[in-house]
Order: sequence, then structure tokens, then C-alpha cells
Amino acid sequence: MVLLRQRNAQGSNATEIEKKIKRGNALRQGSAWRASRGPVALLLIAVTLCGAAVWLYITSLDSEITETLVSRAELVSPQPRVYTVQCSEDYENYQRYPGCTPQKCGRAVTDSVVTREEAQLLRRLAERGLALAGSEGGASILDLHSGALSMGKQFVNIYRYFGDQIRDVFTQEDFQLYRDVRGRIQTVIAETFGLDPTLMYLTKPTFFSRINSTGAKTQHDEYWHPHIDKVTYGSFDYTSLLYLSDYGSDFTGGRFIFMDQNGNRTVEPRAGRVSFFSSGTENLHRVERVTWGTRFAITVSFTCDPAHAISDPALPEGTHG
Ligand SMILES: O=C(O)CCC(=O)C(=O)O
Ligand SMILES: [Fe+2]
Repeated sequence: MVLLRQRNAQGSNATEIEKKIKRGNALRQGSAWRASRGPVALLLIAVTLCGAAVWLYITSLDSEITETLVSRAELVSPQPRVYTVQCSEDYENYQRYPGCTPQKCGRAVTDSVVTREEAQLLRRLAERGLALAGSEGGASILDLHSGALSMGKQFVNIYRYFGDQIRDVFTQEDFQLYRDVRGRIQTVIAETFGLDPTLMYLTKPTFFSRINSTGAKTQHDEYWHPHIDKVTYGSFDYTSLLYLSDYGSDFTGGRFIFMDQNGNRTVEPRAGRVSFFSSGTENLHRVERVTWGTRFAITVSFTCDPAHAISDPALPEGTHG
């Protein structure tokens, strides 16, 4: 019994000691945590601040989209949506053509000049033409006026290269549709900018473009560089772009970006959408890289200088049928 009691006493002592040890450990842990709480909190704050700084830096660098002027889902109809911008000083260095030279500069978008059906017909035309060749890189063009077609790393003249066979690819109706659409675009540009449509002329190059996400093989494939059309193409006074496919469903990336000093403004392509703008420095722009799918568009531009006027593209007279 005594032994048992002793053992019991010893047992209860041991339990007491164990409890004390545990309490001691717990206290030590608690104070260790309390001691390290300050530095851990500081570290967390530092990490959060660094994260926020990196995020702010990245978003300020990648100021891709400040504002979407027109999204893919919107339908701009019946009147164009117009954004006026101050004309750059460029125009002072060029000869002025009253009734045409921009006095009012800006950009506009309309979805009511070309129907989606017409855009689809034009897209098929572009697909047929570009199926004849195409660039090895991501950007191919087909210029029905000059006949230039991307082929590998170069261009060929479809009218020379394919001769009469080209009449199996394009019809008179295709060319008629291009002319109709060009005429309507000319009218809406003249109305929007207060011009005399008879004093503005189609100019070159006018071309269909097909862009996909394949890497560039030559400089011609690098469509994404910021540029000013009046500088790049010389004769342009008003640029228009007719989109033949839809941003988001036919392709991703590939938005049109106006690069303004206070941020970027985009137009999301939509089949049948016409975007047009004065071609000077006030409308510095670029095309976002296409990340997936295929984007089709036509560049149709106008000059005020009759010396740079071109006639509408036409199917050459055939030597057969
Ligand atoms: O396809 C586009 O949206 C723009 C093309 C362009 O900037 C150009 O042809 O000069
Ligand atoms: Fe351009």
C-alpha cells in the first residue's frame, strides 16, 4: 500500500512536472513568437509593398489599354462615333489642298457603312487570294491595285505570276464590291471631316492584310511597330481600315491602338467595322500582336494630292474567255 501510495505520489509528482514542463515550453514558444512577431509583420508589410510597387511599375510600363474607344460587342450605328484630336503641325510642312487637307483631325468608327455579309465576301476574296501564296511570317498582304502578294519572304505580282489564271480566283463582282465599299468609305470620311469627296483620291498602297501568330521572318512581317501613316506611306491624308474578322472570336490580340501621350486608346476589330482617321502624327498607332487565330483587314487610304491618286483596282483584261 505504502509502496503503491509512494508510486502514486511519485506518479502525481511526475504529472505535475510534466505539466510544468509543458507550461514552460508553451510560455517559451509564446514569448518566442511574441519576440518574432514584429519582424514577421515587418517582412509581410515589406513583401506587400514590394508587390504593389512591382504591380504599379508593370501596369505603368504596360499601359496597353487606357481606354477602349469601341469594343467588339458594340454596334456603332447609324452615325460614326467621332473623336476629335488636335491636328499635328505636320500639315504645315505639306502643300495644302483646300476642301481636303485636314483642318479638323481625329478618328472615327462606324459599323453601318459595310454590312457583315459584304465583309464576309471580301474576307473570302482575301482568303482565296492569299491562299495562292502568303508570307512565311505572320503577316501577309494582297494588293489588288499593284498586284503585290506576299510569297515566302518576298512579294510577287499576281497579275504577272498567275497571268490569266487570276480570273479563276477573282471575279468582276469582287472588284465591283471593292469599288462600292471604297466609295462609301470615301463619303463617310468626307462627311465626318467636312471635306469635298471629289477632292480626295484613293492612294496606294491599298491592301488586304492577313495576320496570325506565326513569328516574323522578315521586317515585312513586323506589323506591330508604332507608326504614322503619313510618314510611312507618304501620300496618305486619311487612312481607313475595314475589318473583315472579329476580335475575340476569330483571333485574339490584334487590337488597333492609338498611342496618345496620355495613354493608349483601342479599337477592337469587328467584321464590317470601318475605322478612319487623319493620317498625321496626331494619330500615331500600332497593331497589337495577334496571339491566336487569323485577322483580316483592308487598308483603304486617301490623298489630297491628285498626283498621288490611283484608280480603283481592276481585273486585267483576259486573253481568254
Ligand atoms: O490593320 C490595322 O488595324 C492597321 C494597319 C495599319 O496600321 C496600316 O495599314 O498602316
Ligand atoms: Fe498604319
